[in-house]
Amino acid sequence: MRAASDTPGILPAIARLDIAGVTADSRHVVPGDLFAALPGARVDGRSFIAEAVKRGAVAILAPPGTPWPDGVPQRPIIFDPEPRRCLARIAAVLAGPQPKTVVAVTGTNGKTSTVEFTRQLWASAGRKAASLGTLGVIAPGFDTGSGLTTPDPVSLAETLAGLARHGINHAAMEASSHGLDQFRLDGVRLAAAAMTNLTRDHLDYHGTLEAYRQAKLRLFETLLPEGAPVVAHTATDSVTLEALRQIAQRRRLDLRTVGEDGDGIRLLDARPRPDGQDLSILAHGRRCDVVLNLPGRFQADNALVAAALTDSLGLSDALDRLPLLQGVRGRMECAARLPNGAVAYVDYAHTPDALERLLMALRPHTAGRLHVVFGAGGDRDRGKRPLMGQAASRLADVAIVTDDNPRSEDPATIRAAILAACPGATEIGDRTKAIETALNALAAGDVLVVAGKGHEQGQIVAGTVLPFDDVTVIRRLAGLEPRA
Ligand SMILES: CC(=O)N[C@H]1[C@@H](OP(=O)(O)OP(=O)(O)OC[C@H]2O[C@@H](n3ccc(=O)[nH]c3=O)[C@H](O)[C@@H]2O)O[C@H](CO)[C@@H](O)[C@@H]1O[C@H](C)C(=O)N[C@@H](C)C(=O)N[C@H](CCC(=O)O)C(=O)O
Ligand SMILES: Nc1ncnc2c1ncn2[C@@H]1O[C@H](COP(=O)(O)OP(=O)(O)OP(=O)(O)O)[C@@H](O)[C@H]1O
Ligand SMILES: N[C@H](CCC[C@H](N)C(=O)O)C(=O)O
Ligand SMILES: [Mg+2]
Repeated sequence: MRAASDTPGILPAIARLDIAGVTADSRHVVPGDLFAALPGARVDGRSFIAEAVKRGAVAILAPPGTPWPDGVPQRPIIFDPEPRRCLARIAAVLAGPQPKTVVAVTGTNGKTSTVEFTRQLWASAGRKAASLGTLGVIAPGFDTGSGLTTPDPVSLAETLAGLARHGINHAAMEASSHGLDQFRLDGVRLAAAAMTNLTRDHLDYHGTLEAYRQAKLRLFETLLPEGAPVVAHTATDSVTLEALRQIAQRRRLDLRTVGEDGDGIRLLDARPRPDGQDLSILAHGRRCDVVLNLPGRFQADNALVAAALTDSLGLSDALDRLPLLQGVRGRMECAARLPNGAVAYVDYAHTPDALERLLMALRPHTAGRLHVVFGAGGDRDRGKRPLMGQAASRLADVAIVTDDNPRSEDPATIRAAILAACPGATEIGDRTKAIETALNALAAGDVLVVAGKGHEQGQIVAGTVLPFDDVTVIRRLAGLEPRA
């Protein structure tokens, strides 16, 4: 049998096929599965149809025109012009329940922090809540390690079903631009969404900033149901904000902005304290003062987006709960305080804007000199390297350029691209040596930030993952106990 279909009519066709499961990886096919044969970035999944059938696939999902391979026993084949979207929808149907309230956060920087703050706000109000993203799944009874920021649609659907079955009815998830572009979230029933900001990243994948923007906007244009709440931070560039306003108007989305010019939550003032900041806020026509136990302006931005999201879904005392927020691992995390009072932080800044915002955030906490140790990932947007170099050169007093995750690239070439725009920086490829050199140079009143790898537990070098954790290295070199 051959069924020709596009997504709207496809679920009944799938129901008639009586499939047991779905996968896009022939190596994971078990008898009774539907195999989604997807042309990919590295290989063409259609070339694995024979293997999938051999392993027991009972049907195939593929783009129109996919030929049936010679000599392979015929199985039903469903054609869909967007097979990845179709896969996501099928996976959601097969997996079953989802938490009743799922929100998605997109933006170049701040997604992990915002979903985690959203989870914490819900949890503080007694709701069983989860966050999903770069840090994996954080929820009571769940401890899933990190993989992709937005998981593939089959594991995403299974994770959401697992959460729902455990009575976790609130979930905040990250929507990466890759995930949105590849339809990974197309089976998720969303209640609300947020945009933190949009600056340069991932142009290796999207090609242009406009294509990157359009991938992010899919969340609001296509995935959110009409009438849903949307939160946007006013740090988002004007082109993206205007596009969001138009989408919101067309789809009757309830758009609330947050930030200095915000119409939902307006930040009137932020005064840094040694370990946090005091915020003055205007929301719902009332002015309030909030003690945030998190340093750095960008952390206030993310916390306010989380507060607006939860508020939009009925958590009326969200702002009062902000003082309860705890820092997110590897995001402006204080790794060590040295005997002379100098402080070393670890942060995940891996884009030019993040590095700039990070260094600006640390300046008010730096009585002496501000030191930064950073690099840039291999096999990722090369254009951001000199821009990160410029940011460090402009905003730090002492810069050491080191290796991040070189992946398949020559680490020296990556460093050279950064150094070309960061005159005066020292080059130390070995990350441990770079951190040691920086720590040894810290005088009283100085601040060091080791940027780029945050929570990561390994360094990816030529296909091998070497154990590496910035906080552990800092604490060991500083003669301190490992972090609890
Ligand atoms: C470039 C990219 O995003 N690729 C993602 C994409 O892979 P793909 O489908 O293009 O993969 P492919 O290797 O060409 O294979 C094509 C198809 O053949 C199948 N196959 C392959 C081999 C085989 O033996 N049998 C088989 O069936 C594959 O399962 C796949 O379906 O779809 C896969 C399933 O969803 C993802 O795992 C994979 O992520 C790769 C591993 C990746 O590194 N992605 C990164 C860049 C990423 O997505 N990052 C974002 C952004 C991070 C952020 O800034 O927040 C993220 O969400 O993590
Ligand atoms: N609102 C923000 N504006 C600018 N920079 C930010 C903001 N929030 C966080 N950052 C910077 O980005 C880094 C990563 O933050 P976070 O992990 O929350 O972002 P993300 O969007 O999830 O990143 P990824 O794309 O890797 O998933 C932080 O360590 C900080 O340096
Ligand atoms: N989600 C981001 C993380 C980058 C982290 C940085 N340490 C690097 O390896 O570039 C990416 O995959 O581009
Ligand atoms: Mg993230």
